[in-house]
Order: sequence, then structure tokens, then C-alpha cells
Amino acid sequence: MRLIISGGGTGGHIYPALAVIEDLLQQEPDSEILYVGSERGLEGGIVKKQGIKFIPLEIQGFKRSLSIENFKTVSLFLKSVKKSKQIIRDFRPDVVIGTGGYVSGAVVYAAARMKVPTLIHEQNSVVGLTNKFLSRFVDKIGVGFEAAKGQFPAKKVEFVGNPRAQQVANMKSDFKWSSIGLSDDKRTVLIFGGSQGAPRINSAVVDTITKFSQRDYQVVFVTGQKRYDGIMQELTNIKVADNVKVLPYIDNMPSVLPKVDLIVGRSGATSIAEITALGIPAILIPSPYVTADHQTKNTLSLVENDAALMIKEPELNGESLLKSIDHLMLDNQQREHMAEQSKKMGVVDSAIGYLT
Ligand SMILES: CC(=O)N[C@H]1[C@@H](OP(=O)(O)OP(=O)(O)OC[C@H]2O[C@@H](n3ccc(=O)[nH]c3=O)[C@H](O)[C@@H]2O)O[C@H](CO)[C@@H](O)[C@@H]1O
Repeated sequence: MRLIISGGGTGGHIYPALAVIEDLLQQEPDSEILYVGSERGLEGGIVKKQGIKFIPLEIQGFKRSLSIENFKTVSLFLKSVKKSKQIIRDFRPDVVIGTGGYVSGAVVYAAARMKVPTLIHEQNSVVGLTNKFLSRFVDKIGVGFEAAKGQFPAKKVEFVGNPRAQQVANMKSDFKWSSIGLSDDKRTVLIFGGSQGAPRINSAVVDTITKFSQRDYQVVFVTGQKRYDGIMQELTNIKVADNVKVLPYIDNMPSVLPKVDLIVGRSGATSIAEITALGIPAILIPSPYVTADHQTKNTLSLVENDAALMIKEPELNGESLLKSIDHLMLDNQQREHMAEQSKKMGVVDSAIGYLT
């Protein structure tokens, strides 16, 4: 099969696209894949590292308020549609898939206009702007939450789960914490604020980081690539204990996640799909800065099922963070219960096949 796929901006859109590619290559190893992404998003680095052919487009998002920048946005979009048409003519794909983010809007729209079969995947329960726009033009729509179905034309939409969930659930991991200087025998807490790191979570961790030295668990603190240097600067005069590892980013999350005892982080759609696919106990701090507060909705669905605890961002600080982590790390029974409840919510038989 010849596939053009596009998903951009943040990890939540990129990793589901990579899961689709991995699945397709397992089924049809001779497939030709082209990833079209934005110049500015995380995808350039992530996709190229995987050895997948990547073409960047220059594109930017709409400002929700009246802004002169929106004229530039429209002009860049139209140029990207034109470039996408050329890319499609050259590559001759059998299908074009979009997994969200502005860039996928241009690519999938161009394909639909050229009558190439198109499909989009929506990870969130609240539909993103790009997918809402594309839903009028595409042939099929796969959604990761049942709740998203009603927001799309009924004839096109199908619940398929999140392809990334199936990928992590199928992973046979031989990852060892000792490969990053930690112990293989200690229970491990992984703290990360989505694919880009979250300043409020980072500050709370920095405030309490010395206290982790007195604990019998270990902590992996992922700052986000762009925030790492700043955090290391803040930590210059602070003694970080041996049981804490500070990292800018984790490239091999599917291998790492099965070895984690507790996750502390945001509740973006793809993180939630991973957490529930594996049944990992979690403390979730929803981002209040996202469309229709969808991360709080994501979080509550887990909290109501006893699968996670929530700390609202205004209540987050070093003390509340440490208290919640300690509470769960001391209570093996509660963690086990959370793990079971979480796993019950996981959708790991996502119909990736449907997407290709
Ligand atoms: C601020 C913002 O707009 N956030 C949105 C964005 O979040 P974002 O992309 O951060 O969130 P997600 O939780 O959906 O996905 C993060 C992905 O990055 C991976 N990861 C993260 C850190 C790391 O070091 N290594 C790594 O591989 C995670 O395992 C996961 O696969 O897209 C999501 C899916 O559309 C939305 O629900 C979020 O609301």
C-alpha cells in the first residue's frame, strides 16, 4: 500500500499515526509511507528518527480572537494545500490519513479534493478544530472515544479506539531502569506533563525534589525537551538524590511504560489511552488550557471508576504532589485496585486495520 499520513504539533497526534504505520508495515512490509508534518511541531524530530520519509509544510494555527495573524494563517493554509496537491500527485497514495493537528487539515483536504480515499482519526472526546473542518470532506472517521461519535456525520464515523493503545499493549518490553542509572528493584514513579512538559507540574516537582531522597521508591522526572535546560539551571544548587532521574524526553515510551508503578501527569487523550491500555495507576493533573476543558473530562472518567486520582492545577504544589505520591506508593492494595479498574477501561483491540 502507498500511504500518506499526517498528524502534527504534539505527541498526542503523532504517536497514533506512528502506530498505524507500524501496524501497516507488519501486515504489508512492502508498503511505501510518506509522513507530511509541520515545520514547527514535534513531528519532524520524532518521525525522522524512526527512518520514515518526512516532508514538512509551513503552517500555523488560528487565533481564536480577531487577529491580523489569522490572514497569514489562511494564506499559509492555502499554500500548504497547493503543496500537498503536488506531493499527492508525485507520491500517488492509495489512501491519505490524518490524525489531527493543523497540518493534517491541509494534506487531507487536498487529498479529498483530488478524490483520493481519505480517513481521519480523532483521539479526543471533544473534537478538534481541524477534524471538525475535515469531517465534511473525508470518506471515513475513526474515533478514540464513544463520546466523539455524535460530533461527526453518523454515516462516516466508527469507534476504533486509539491505535497507540494497541501498540503499547502488544509491546514485549525488556527495558531496564539500570540503563538510565536507576535501580531495577525499586518501584518507579514516572512524572511527565504530556509531550511538551507542563510548567506547573515541573515547578511542583522542583519544589519537592529533595524530599524524594528519603523515599524507598524512585522517580523519573521528564521535563519536556524545551524546558530541560531551564529546569537543570534551577536545580544547579539543589542536591538531587540518586533515586531521581531528570530527563528532557523519553523516546521509547512503549518500552518504558510497562515498567512504571505510578504515573503522574496530564490527561491528554493519547496518554489516557496508554495508561488504561496497560492499567497503570495514575495521579492526573488536567491541563486547564485546552479546548472545552477536555482533559478534566478525560480525568473524571478515570477518577469515577477508581482508576486514578486527580489534583486540579490550582491545588498543585510540591506538598500536595508529594502527599498524593506517598499515599499511593505506600498503599499497594489501592494501586492494585486502581490498576485493575484502569485496565478494564482500556481499549486495546482498536481497529487499526480500519484505519488503513
Ligand atoms: C496542551 C495540549 O494541547 N494538549 C493536547 C495534546 O497533548 P499531548 O500531545 O501532550 O498529549 P497526549 O497525552 O495525548 O500524548 C502525549 C504522547 O507523548 C508521549 N510522550 C510524552 C512524553 C515523553 O517524554 N515521551 C513521549 O513519548 C506519550 O507517551 C503520549 O503518547 O494532544 C492531545 C491529543 O490530541 C490532547 O488531548 C491534549 O489536550
